[in-house]
Amino acid sequence: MGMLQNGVWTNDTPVAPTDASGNFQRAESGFRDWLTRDGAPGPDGQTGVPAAADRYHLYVSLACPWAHRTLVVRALKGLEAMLPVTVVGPVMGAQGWSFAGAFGGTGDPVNGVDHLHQLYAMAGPDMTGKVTVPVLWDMQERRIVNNESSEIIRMLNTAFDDVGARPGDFYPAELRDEIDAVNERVYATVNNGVYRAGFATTQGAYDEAVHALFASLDWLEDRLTGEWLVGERLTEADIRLFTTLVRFDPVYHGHFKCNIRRLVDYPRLRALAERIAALPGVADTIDLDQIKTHYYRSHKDINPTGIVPAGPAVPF
Ligand SMILES: N[C@@H](CCC(=O)N[C@@H](CS)C(=O)NCC(=O)O)C(=O)O
Repeated sequence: MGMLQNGVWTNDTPVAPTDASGNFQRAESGFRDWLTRDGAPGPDGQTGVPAAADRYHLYVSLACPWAHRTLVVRALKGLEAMLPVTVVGPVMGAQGWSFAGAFGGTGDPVNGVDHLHQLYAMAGPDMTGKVTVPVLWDMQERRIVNNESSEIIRMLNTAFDDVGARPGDFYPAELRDEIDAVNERVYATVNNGVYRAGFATTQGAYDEAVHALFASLDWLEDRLTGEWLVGERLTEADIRLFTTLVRFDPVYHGHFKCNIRRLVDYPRLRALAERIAALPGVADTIDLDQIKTHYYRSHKDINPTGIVPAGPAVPF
């Protein structure tokens, strides 16, 4: 699969790079500026840009669990009108993510490019790196503000609060330590853990990932004695887990061989996923067709025929 090298698209890198032991290696996101209410720096001194209705645009894939986080927070904060979205087509081919073509690509009304890598090349003409969704795009300065979903959801949580966002704080100060701790384990073993199992190229790497994944799902099921993972209120810890849970039975269980148990075998986790899916606007962010089409048709190393399975029935 491809990446940009010195601003030029190349297509000779593997879909999922692994280390010498067959462990999947996820690359760091490259654009890390921060959207704030007034353009003040981000929480760790990142370059700030001011929130405004109609200035920013979100590029996503409906298939991607990382991009999906940003859509959920956008819906919960009521940002649909002030932060429009463009969706790439679900199949990642020789040109990576594309706007045009088969399977429902919608074109790119903002920059008129055909492929996401062209947007990255506009933003960083000499850039070397992966071309990923989500992308938070600044239409005024025609550049990428940030392409790291965990940071974009933090920005959307507060940045638009003075220009009409719906009230709601999914990263409250008093719960941050606990949210961070849950996020850390969930990211390593669940969100990224399913990829580590699915993209492993040795039995040992797969075994390690799949057992760590199910140990964490068991742990999450045990700690979910109330409605939410942290502090008896909906937080980003729930949202970050949700997008992996939605994809679990339709994709990760089969395609990524995460098949010790299914989501529906975890009553509390299943109920959590259904609870979040029932929140206003969230059901509209779930597109199971695009999810299944993306994974089963894009990863030819894992599924060479590209056949998309019919089932299973899922509760979303
Ligand atoms: N750390 C990034 C990861 C984003 C990511 O890996 N997105 C995938 C889609 S699910 C992607 O665009 N991959 C393209 C590629 O690897 O070439 C984030 O959370 O935003």
